[in-house]
Amino acid sequence: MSKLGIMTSGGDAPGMNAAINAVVKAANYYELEVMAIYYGFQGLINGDIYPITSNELENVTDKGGTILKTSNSREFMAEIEENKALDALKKFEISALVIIGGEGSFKAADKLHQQGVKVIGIPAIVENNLAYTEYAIGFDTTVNTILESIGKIKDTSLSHEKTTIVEVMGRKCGDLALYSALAGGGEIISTPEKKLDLDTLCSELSERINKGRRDNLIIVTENLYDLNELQKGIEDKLDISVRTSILGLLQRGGHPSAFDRRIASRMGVAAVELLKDGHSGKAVGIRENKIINVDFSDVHTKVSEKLEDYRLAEILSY
Ligand SMILES: Nc1ncnc2c1ncn2[C@@H]1O[C@H](COP(=O)(O)OP(=O)(O)OP(=O)(O)O)[C@@H](O)[C@H]1O
Ligand SMILES: O=P(O)(O)OC[C@H]1O[C@](O)(CO)[C@@H](O)[C@@H]1O
Ligand SMILES: [Mg+2]
Repeated sequence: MSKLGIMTSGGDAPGMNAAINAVVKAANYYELEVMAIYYGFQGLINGDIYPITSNELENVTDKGGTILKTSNSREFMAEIEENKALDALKKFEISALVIIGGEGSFKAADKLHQQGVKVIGIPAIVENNLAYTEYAIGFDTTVNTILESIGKIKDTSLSHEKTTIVEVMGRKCGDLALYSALAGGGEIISTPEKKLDLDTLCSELSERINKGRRDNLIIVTENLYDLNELQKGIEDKLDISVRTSILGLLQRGGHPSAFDRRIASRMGVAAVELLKDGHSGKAVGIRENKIINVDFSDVHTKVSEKLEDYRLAEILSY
């Protein structure tokens, strides 16, 4: 292994910088030079590649976003781009890569691995949609950001005794909504794993209202509903006033939590050590507080996990 390349790819997530910090420092510790590949796979193909040392890492671990920039290319890595990527790796004498990103990034990483490049992936994605790891970097910070926002929304909605719908990120994974509710952020949740139709949602809500509960905050995962229709549907059915807040991109920014920084550091060092020991084609993760790794072919987005957590959320909504 001569030089190690590092990139962040896909959606940014708080804690990516802490992972970059750990990878560069671990590589330097094992006497490897590191080349920073800017803008993810796009930068690899374009040759946007420069040396990086610990000097460029002062004070980065507490910063949100990624100092290496990132990109979501709609194009899957076609053969022609794969060849350009391989040429760039050769030109910059990079013989091993650490890729920090989500499922799509790992698919692209696997293609390079199949071509003989040594590659290890580190999971960083706010919606926590990867089944093989309990946590991806960024998720914990985002749950904290959602809780802080919900706390503020509750101050005002409780004062007016209004019901509020809060939409959080997640695409096809409801973990952000579920964990926020479990941490006391919301009373009713609707997620891709457990989507409530309008009638069920209204009956849960009216049950609460009839019990005299006024803290009625509904957390929904993005893309599940037309929010205007949902709001109007509840207002018409229950004859109450409802407000809607979409938390949007603020969920992806901000200082990473101690938890995210710590798992990022642990995963970063593990990634370098796996490469050093000759491994490739693997994604690191965390299970039961132990750093694990799986083959890229075993990385899948998850469906219907955490049934016990949904049961807890139901109890807490009582
Ligand atoms: N099946 C695939 N084969 C090859 N390359 C892929 C594949 N899927 C995605 N990629 C490439 O990987 C990069 C990142 O993928 P994507 O934009 O989906 O981000 P991600 O890592 O899944 O994170 P997120 O979706 O959360 O933003 C893109 O540049 C894309 O071209
Ligand atoms: O508009 P962009 O930059 O693709 O980001 C929005 C999307 O990215 C995600 O946050 C994932 O990072 C999704 O949950 C969200 O829909
Ligand atoms: Mg993706």
